[in-house]
Amino acid sequence: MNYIFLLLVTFKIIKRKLMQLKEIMGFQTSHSHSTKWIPQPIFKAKEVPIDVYENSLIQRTTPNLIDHSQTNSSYILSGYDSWMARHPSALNSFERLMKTATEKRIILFLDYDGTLSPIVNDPDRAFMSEEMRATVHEVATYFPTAIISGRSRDKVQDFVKLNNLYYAGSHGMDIMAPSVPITSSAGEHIEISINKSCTEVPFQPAKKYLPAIREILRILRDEVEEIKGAMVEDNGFCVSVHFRLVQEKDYGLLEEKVKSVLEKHPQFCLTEGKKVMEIRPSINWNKGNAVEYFLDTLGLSSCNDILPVYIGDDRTDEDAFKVIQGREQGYPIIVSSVPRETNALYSLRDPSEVQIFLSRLAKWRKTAY
Ligand SMILES: O=P(O)(O)OC[C@H]1O[C@H](O[C@H]2O[C@H](CO)[C@@H](O)[C@H](O)[C@H]2O)[C@H](O)[C@@H](O)[C@@H]1O
Repeated sequence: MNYIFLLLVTFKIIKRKLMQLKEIMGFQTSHSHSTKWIPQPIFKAKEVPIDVYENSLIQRTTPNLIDHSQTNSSYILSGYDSWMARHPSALNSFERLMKTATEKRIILFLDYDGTLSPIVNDPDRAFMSEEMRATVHEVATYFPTAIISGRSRDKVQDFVKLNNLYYAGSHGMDIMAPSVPITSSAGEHIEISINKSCTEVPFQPAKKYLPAIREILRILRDEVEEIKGAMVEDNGFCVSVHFRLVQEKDYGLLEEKVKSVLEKHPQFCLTEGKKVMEIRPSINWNKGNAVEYFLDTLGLSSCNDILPVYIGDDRTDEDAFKVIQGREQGYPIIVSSVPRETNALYSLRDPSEVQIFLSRLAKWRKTAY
């Protein structure tokens, strides 16, 4: 009897480890509520979604060009449970999170890529599912909701296609926010031309860099796109150079080219996301400032009864997590299926869990009031 029991337990452990290993190797699994492994794409995007950590086992030839979301497999296998203990699932903790929310006003901040849409090879095809769109629409009817993306504002708006939200593009350097007076942290960057007939006005703290950004874009397109797989993306106030499809032998060359453009434009800096290098103006403005800006313009900044919830998957979202932590109000939630160094307090594994979380939030609001 004992022997059979031991055999069953061993079998279960091996099965679980295998599932984790499959994930690391790039299969997207459904984690929602069952332990059954289902090898199916969760979203209906035409392109097969990629697990963003798919290359974590590959040895890199160029140590400088790294995907910051990477971590090695043995760490994942051994460390995931303890990471989850430090960053509990926002789904499993939902009741607890909502206990403090009844008297509060929730404000939602959502990243786009990797949060509302799965990571795919072609940045132009990172569509969100109709189900996700419907969920975001519903949740935004109950709570003020803003999308804060690294994409250009127009592009992220084209992907999301909802008009009951606020949008910030270029990592917060292009914000369309309500036209009420701005009270605090944004002060030094104010350059708003208020259009009185509109209820929203653009806030673009890096506007003076636009001519230089256009030039960088032109040079990079000439220089970099000759490298097979490299892709240059115009993100309005910043430029992305994608290397997801570049052969590793070309990483060094690509990095060299990008850095040589930067040397000629010292007022710009380089940051890295998921298989992407991002060139942006060196100004003290990020997604965290965008969160503060929205709270200011919504007139909520100094309210004690607000509960900002920020959900994001990328390094640039860490600035926003820090702001929310610093306010000691609200919940920063990271989207990740592997352990990561983060300022978030809670976690969700992937966009499918984000959708479940958002629809639960809408349901909670419907029944709570
Ligand atoms: O702030 P975000 O909305 O998360 O934008 C960050 C970057 O997202 C996009 O790139 C990432 O998603 C692509 C599509 O899934 C993927 O191909 C790429 O490898 C990822 O890095 C976007 O294309 C970038 O411009 C954004 O900066």
